[in-house]
Order: sequence, then structure tokens, then C-alpha cells
Amino acid sequence: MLLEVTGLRKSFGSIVVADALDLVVAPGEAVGIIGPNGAGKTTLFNLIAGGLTPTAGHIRFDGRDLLGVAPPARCRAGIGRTHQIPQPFEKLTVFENLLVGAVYGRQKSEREVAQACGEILERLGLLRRANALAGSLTLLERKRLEMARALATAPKLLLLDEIAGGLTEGECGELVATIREIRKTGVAILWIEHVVHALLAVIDRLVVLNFGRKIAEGEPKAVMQRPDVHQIYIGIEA
Ligand SMILES: Nc1ncnc2c1ncn2[C@@H]1O[C@H](COP(=O)(O)OP(=O)(O)OP(=O)(O)O)[C@@H](O)[C@H]1O
Repeated sequence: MLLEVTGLRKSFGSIVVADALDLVVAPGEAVGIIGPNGAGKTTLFNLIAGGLTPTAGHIRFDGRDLLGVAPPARCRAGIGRTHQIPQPFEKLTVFENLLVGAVYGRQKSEREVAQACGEILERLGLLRRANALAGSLTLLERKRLEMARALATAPKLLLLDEIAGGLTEGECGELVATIREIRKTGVAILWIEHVVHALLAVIDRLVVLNFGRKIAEGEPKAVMQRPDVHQIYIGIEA
């Protein structure tokens, strides 16, 4: 397994946001995560990427226990992530944003990573915006840049946090096509998303979180049809 999360627990005082969580992702696999607001989805990403330390449990990545491993080392080990609200360097160009990610994540010189950055921009449909300031991009372009920056670090696992939120139906379809292309390159994907139809177009397996616990897991369409999952999803787009 590429990622193995076992018995993960995180509490903030008396609030438990991850509870006895087990989760695996195989190399090249695409796994979706859904759950109501506050279910602990982003917290799980923060625990995997290293921004938060678990109260208990283990996270192994690519054969290595991540306990005590700082976020930069996790990035270099192959964990790339996007944030729910895109966080580019607004005053750098699109290309410069990628260079920062690539130099930082791959530990190589700008010259060595420049070609790879160009290729990623092309794959993500951003090449013609390469010299635009990141701060001038549309929402869809910012989401694309967020993914491109993560890919620039050469991840084995890409964590996508609500990348489809706020887009029009057409834009969402374009983004799904791009994520499918990324999959074909062999990168494993763990994707948190409220826009369930976008998720279902890409993933192999679906995990449902509620109050920090995993309440369902399996073949995506079968999981969505479970009455308990339906119950939780009343009021959330499905
Ligand atoms: N640093 C913190 N201190 C205290 N409570 C926190 C902290 N970080 C997150 N929480 C709480 O943990 C719970 C889970 O938050 P989290 O952001 O992981 O949920 P989520 O499932 O990603 O929700 P959403 O779909 O709204 O993004 C929430 O109740 C949140 O208020």
C-alpha cells in the first residue's frame, strides 16, 4: 500500500475530529471521501500532510512511518496537496508558482525542473497563462494552478480538497477530465468532494466520514445507495 492510516485519532480538547480511522490507498488508486461539514475531512488531510499531529494512531507512506516527519519532508516523500481555498503566490506568475513547488518538492535547480513545469502547465491547460500573475486568474484557473503546483512537487499521492466546489457545471466537467488525465500518469488520488457526481466520474472507491468516524466504504455507487449514507446526505448535493 502507498498510504496506510491505522487507528487514527485526533481530538481538540473534548472534540474528537478523527476517531479510530483506518484508510488505505494503493499506488495509482483513486479514492473519494465524502461527509457533512465538520466531519473531519480536511483534518484528515492535515494529519496526512503533517500540519497536525495525531493524538493516537499511525500513518505510513511508501513504507515509512510518518510520525514525527515534518510537512516539507512529507512533500519530498511524495505527498502533494491542494487547499480548499487556492493559495498561490499571487504576485508571482503561473510559471514561477510551479517553479517554487518543483524546486522545493524535487530538490533540484530551476533549470532542471523548468521543462517538467512546462509539461504540467500544458497538461493542466494553463500553458497560455504561464506568464500571467497568479492573482489575475479566474476561479477555474486558480483551481487548475492549485493542482499544477501540487503536481510540480512530483507526488506519488495527490490530496485534492474540494477542488470542484464553486465551479459551473461546464467548468466542473473540464476539471474532471483533467483529473482523469492526471490519474493516467499513475499518481494516486485521495479526493474530498461535496460535488458527488464529479467524484463518481473518477474514483475507484468511496469512503464516508461522519463525526470523525468512517461509517461506510466500498464501491462508490453501492455506497451512495446505502440508506445511512442517504440520510446523512439529505441536503447535500448528490
Ligand atoms: N485547530 C482546531 N481547533 C479546534 N477545533 C478544530 C480545529 N480544526 C478543526 N476543528 C474542528 O474539527 C471539526 C472538523 O473540521 P474539518 O475542517 O476537518 O471538517 P470538514 O469535514 O473538512 O468540513 P468541511 O466540509 O466544512 O470542510 C470541526 O468541528 C472543526 O470546527
